[in-house]
Amino acid sequence: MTQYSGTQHSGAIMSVTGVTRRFQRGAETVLALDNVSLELYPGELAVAAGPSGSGKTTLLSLLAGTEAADSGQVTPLPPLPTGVSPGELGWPYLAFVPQALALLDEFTVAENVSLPAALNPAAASGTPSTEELLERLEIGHLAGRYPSLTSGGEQQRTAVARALRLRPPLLLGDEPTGHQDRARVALVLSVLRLHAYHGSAVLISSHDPEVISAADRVITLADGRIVADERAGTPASQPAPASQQA
Ligand SMILES: Nc1ncnc2c1ncn2[C@@H]1O[C@H](COP(=O)(O)OP(=O)(O)OP(=O)(O)O)[C@@H](O)[C@H]1O
Repeated sequence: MTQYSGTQHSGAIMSVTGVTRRFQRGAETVLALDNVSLELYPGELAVAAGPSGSGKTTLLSLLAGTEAADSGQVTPLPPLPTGVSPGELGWPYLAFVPQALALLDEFTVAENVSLPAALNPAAASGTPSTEELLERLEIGHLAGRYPSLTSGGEQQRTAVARALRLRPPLLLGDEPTGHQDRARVALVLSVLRLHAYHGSAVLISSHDPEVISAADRVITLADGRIVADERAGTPASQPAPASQQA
């Protein structure tokens, strides 16, 4: 990998500038993110790595707009709508797989995956069908089941399928392979890689060496700071080997 000076490149889809996020724990102030800057690019499968507590979830939550920064900016750039905050973008533009998954238990697996399309019918044309995504993620047989009656790994793949439903230009995932067995880690990675290959920016967090080694770019955090931002030699625009594609 080579050192990646991401902030120098044009064509970014999301820009993070000098972002700091503190949490108060009693008398103690925890600096979860400390003056972090980076840019995300279409066509790139990036992984946020780093030890537990290094700030990965906080970074993803700020990018997804589910948390606000104390200072600094998170700025959507074209083809995302501009002049809005990340939290206003919605499924057609930004899909997030949070660690808690946020599946709706009163809806079936298929209904959960269809939700972004049901809420944004105009954005659904030309996007993969719910059935196709369920098959690709090997949960087609669970379409009519409620998420609470499926395994943790199956629920996680449901949340990944939901995130892909409108083929968003930006997909974020907080350890989206964390509940998968080895074969399904490779499956989820191949699906995310294909999504990046089609031109989207993908950023996921992971501790898993297999996930980290499959990334186009590895952003390593420690104590709320980016300590390395490296790109693999292989351009993100090259497709994954056919054997890895779903
Ligand atoms: N709501 C909160 N209140 C207090 N401290 C928090 C809160 N959320 C995160 N932190 C602290 O901020 C720091 C960064 O946490 P974060 O969850 O972003 O790390 P992480 O790298 O995602 O960890 P993990 O790999 O264990 O999920 C940690 O010290 C954590 O304890």
